[in-house]
Amino acid sequence: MMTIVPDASLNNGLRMPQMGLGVWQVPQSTVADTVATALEVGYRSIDTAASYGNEAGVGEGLRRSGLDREEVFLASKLANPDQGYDSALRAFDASLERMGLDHLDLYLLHWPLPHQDRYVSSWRALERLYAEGRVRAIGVCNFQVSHLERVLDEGGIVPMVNQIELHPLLVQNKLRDFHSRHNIVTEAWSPLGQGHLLDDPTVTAIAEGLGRAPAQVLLRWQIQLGNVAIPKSVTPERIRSNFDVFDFELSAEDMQAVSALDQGHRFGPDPDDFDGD
Ligand SMILES: NC(=O)C1=CN([C@@H]2O[C@H](COP(=O)(O)OP(=O)(O)OC[C@H]3O[C@@H](n4cnc5c(N)ncnc54)[C@H](OP(=O)(O)O)[C@@H]3O)[C@@H](O)[C@H]2O)C=CC1
Ligand SMILES: O=C1CO[C@H](CO)[C@@H](O)[C@@H]1O
Repeated sequence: MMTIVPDASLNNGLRMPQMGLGVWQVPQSTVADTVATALEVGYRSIDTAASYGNEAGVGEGLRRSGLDREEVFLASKLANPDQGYDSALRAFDASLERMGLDHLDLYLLHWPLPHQDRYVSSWRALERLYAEGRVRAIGVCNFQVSHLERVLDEGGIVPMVNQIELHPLLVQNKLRDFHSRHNIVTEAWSPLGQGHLLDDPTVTAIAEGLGRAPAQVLLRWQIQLGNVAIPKSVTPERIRSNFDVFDFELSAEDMQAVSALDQGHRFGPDPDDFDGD
């Protein structure tokens, strides 16, 4: 039976599935298989990036699935060295060419790199791509409130999505409040804490009580918060099980207990400092 995945409504009316597959660290040589497996299971959203080095394989996975292009929500990201107006436009063309596509559903600015101060000019390039109809939605990743405020002040379009590190050790209440006020969808990267949260005692106790896997509890928590989540796995059984979170609910107490794990702890870089590729 086909699973109905809830979706998030973007500020331009486009709808984006609340669950997608992330493919960071999935090798180009195998990513087509991984994507095809996910699409067979029922995923309809894939998150890649130019810097992941696997865009070509993602496009290949879509073609191998036999699904129509319009059935799948495909996102990629502008690599850090390509920030700047003209270079961002060229980088977008190169991503499309590698993927063998004529448009993307979502194009994201990968990091703010505040010390390089090119994110506003890069954002203007994304606005142009959107205006030209080459991408159906545009957004950012790893933006803090200060970076979003600058784009809201100096840009012409409110980002539709901010993709940020978000899991129970980093609940991001302040950013999520800001997103709600400005109609920006919150997309959670590393929703499983890169695998580190799967043996957390609070999570495993809730999972045991519900007869579910710890990863399913972590993902269900994201769905009930209203976030988009993009867990990564190359393991077919995990890809399947991570998607099987739409037929149960966490109680208000369980939601509260998971949210109370917040320690402001990051597994990835701090966006205010990160200056790398
Ligand atoms: N915008 C940004 O800056 C960033 C974006 N991202 C995006 O977010 C996605 C997800 O984040 P990521 O950092 O990959 O980490 P995740 O939190 O998704 O964790 C992935 C890890 O968990 C393991 N895993 C997955 N499912 C299960 C399961 N059911 N049981 C046990 N282990 C499991 C995977 O192993 P295995 O694959 O071996 O099954 C892998 O080691 C990325 O792939 C990428 O698309 C990530 C980081 C930064
Ligand atoms: O998407 C990504 C995966 O993680 C990397 C390292 O933490 C990041 O650089 C990158 O943004």
